[in-house]
Amino acid sequence: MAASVPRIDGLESLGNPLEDAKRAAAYRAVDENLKFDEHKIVGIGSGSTVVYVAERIGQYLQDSEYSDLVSKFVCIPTGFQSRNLILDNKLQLGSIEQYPRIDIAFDGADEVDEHLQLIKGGGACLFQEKLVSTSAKTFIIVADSRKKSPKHLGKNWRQGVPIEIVPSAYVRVKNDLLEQLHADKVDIRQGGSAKAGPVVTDNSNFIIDADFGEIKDPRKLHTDIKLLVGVVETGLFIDNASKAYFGNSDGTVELVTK
Ligand SMILES: O=C[C@H](O)[C@H](O)[C@H](O)COP(=O)(O)O
Repeated sequence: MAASVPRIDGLESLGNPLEDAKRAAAYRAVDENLKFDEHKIVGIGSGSTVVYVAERIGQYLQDSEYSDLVSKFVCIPTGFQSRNLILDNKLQLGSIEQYPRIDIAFDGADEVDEHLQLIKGGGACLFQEKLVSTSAKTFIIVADSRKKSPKHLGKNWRQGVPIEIVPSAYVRVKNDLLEQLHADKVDIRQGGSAKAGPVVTDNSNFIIDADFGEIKDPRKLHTDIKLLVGVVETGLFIDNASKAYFGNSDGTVELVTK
């Protein structure tokens, strides 16, 4: 362990059990999977848990033993927030256009099933996340334990499958989800008090949240949704993650592998 990198078992609480859980998962995932002399292109996801991934990599950057290696990393963002995570931790920023082949990517998830299939997109970043995660040789999930479904997707995450769509197609996609795919409920994600009208993604699209209840065959559902005219991408990440780290508020972490 690098001298200046804080030991996980010695971390002071952040005063918030959920944040402690997220940090524990993220720190352990970085420590156990980032190969400093092998990896160079690193995908950084979006959301509140992956914040601690960027923070942990930044700690290695500040350590004299690892600084030279980590300063050579190129970090690929998955949206505006992710881009700023990379910059805030003084890591080198790259683009997916420059580095289409990624060594390892870390990201959060909204729900993870027993086969490591995922629902992502709770923060409306699913498109660039899937572009990065599927461009990576290794994709690691970091989450607090609430995200682990006992079995199927849709069990705990009840906000629906996030779907990125072309704005002009929102009525058509909504109708097709209800009439062809028999979604129970379909909503255009609204900005609420933060923004009058729909949420607009980093790619200038809309997000639809479609509730299908418990999802027994996420691969088929993903395929069926993708075939609809106007759909850009779904928040169903199929056969993509190889490991998932679930953090608990006491600092323990459960690792689930494919
Ligand atoms: O669109 C957002 C992403 O899919 C996030 O990775 C996901 O929503 C999990 O976010 P958090 O780590 O904040 O729970």
